[in-house]
Amino acid sequence: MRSAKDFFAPLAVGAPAPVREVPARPSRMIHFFDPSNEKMAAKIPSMVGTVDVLLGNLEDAVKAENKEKARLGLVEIAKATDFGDATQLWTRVNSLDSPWVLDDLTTLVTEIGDKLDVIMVPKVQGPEDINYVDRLLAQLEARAGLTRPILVHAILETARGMANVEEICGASPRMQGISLGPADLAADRRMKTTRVGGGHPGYLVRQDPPAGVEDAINADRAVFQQDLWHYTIARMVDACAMHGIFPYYGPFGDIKDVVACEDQFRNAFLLGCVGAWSLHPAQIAIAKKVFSPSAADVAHARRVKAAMGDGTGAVMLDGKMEDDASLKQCLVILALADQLSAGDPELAELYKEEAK
Ligand SMILES: CC(C)(COP(=O)(O)OP(=O)(O)OC[C@H]1O[C@@H](n2cnc3c(N)ncnc32)[C@H](O)[C@@H]1OP(=O)(O)O)[C@@H](O)C(=O)NCCC(=O)NCCSC(=O)C[C@H](O)C(=O)O
Ligand SMILES: [Mg+2]
Repeated sequence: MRSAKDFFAPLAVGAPAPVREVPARPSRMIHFFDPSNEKMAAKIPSMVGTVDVLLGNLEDAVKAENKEKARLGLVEIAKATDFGDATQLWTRVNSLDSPWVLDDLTTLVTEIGDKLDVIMVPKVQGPEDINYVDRLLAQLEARAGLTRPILVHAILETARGMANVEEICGASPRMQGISLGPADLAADRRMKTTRVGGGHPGYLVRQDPPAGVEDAINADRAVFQQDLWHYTIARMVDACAMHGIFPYYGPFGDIKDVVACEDQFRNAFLLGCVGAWSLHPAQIAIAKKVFSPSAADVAHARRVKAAMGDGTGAVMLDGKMEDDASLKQCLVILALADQLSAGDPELAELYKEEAK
């Protein structure tokens, strides 16, 4: 562990100074694309401004024989594209034990380090993985003459990573956030699922047998499907909040089931996540809708704020008690609404309408 006095010192001579606060830029959807897929890559320039984050994926879902093509494809796209202020460029590099990651990091920082906002590192096991990437990035940034540090995002997808999540979040001032990687995490934990995120019909609770009914055990009883990811997301959110970084739900693999995708995203939003991955264009609008506070919530938050005056004491509003703590929740909603509407005139208009 680094001493507190050294925490914000650059890790290589000539590297940019680490950030002291992670910039809170909109990142409701981290949109994945495979830069080696020509059809997909051709669509990327037209997606600038329509998504918060475009992520050139080099890891899983890119065929082994296409790893180099994907890396070079991302360099080409980044060089040719102006991402503006509304869209960030991220990448997911290959895992740290893979034969590709060293070339991924070296090539990307050297060639397009000035365009890259965040590097997502998969299968992070502990703070030592972040420390390795941290030092290497500092060396590469210094050599490339970069003036702004590239941030790091870890994917939580091993049991050991889960056990170390608090230390991972606090391992470096570069840490921007953490995503849940439910598919790899399920495999590593030996969960008995075969899906990429989402729920499972077998993970449920059943209503008690009705009293006074013959064969009560086999009587019709309501079943309620439970959320497989509740513990993991809640723990990830706490670890991120404690360290001032951002939590994200990861992928929802059932592209056609837009309803369950929206439910999964909303659960994550309500628990504190700021965004999720979109794997297909169909998931972009879902993430945008879910991770932007509703107009009704914004209007309610404004009413509570107004009713609470100096912010102390308790008041009744619509039959409900509001106090300092409910006001603080409302301020979270309002801060997010302000941040998102600053770059989105449609959202600004929506929030304005409801305020009337
Ligand atoms: C899931 C897909 C393989 C589906 O692709 P496809 O069969 O081509 O879908 P469609 O025919 O419906 O596509 C319609 C058009 O849209 C384009 N398209 C599709 N996906 C994207 C995209 N992500 N970005 C931009 N454009 C996209 C198609 O090319 C079609 O174009 P056209 O024919 O001209 O109309 C595919 O969506 C896909 O590969 N998505 C990304 C998958 C991915 O990145 N997976 C990795 C992340 S999840 C993960 O790694 C697990 C995690 O780590 C964990 O452990 O949990
Ligand atoms: Mg994974």
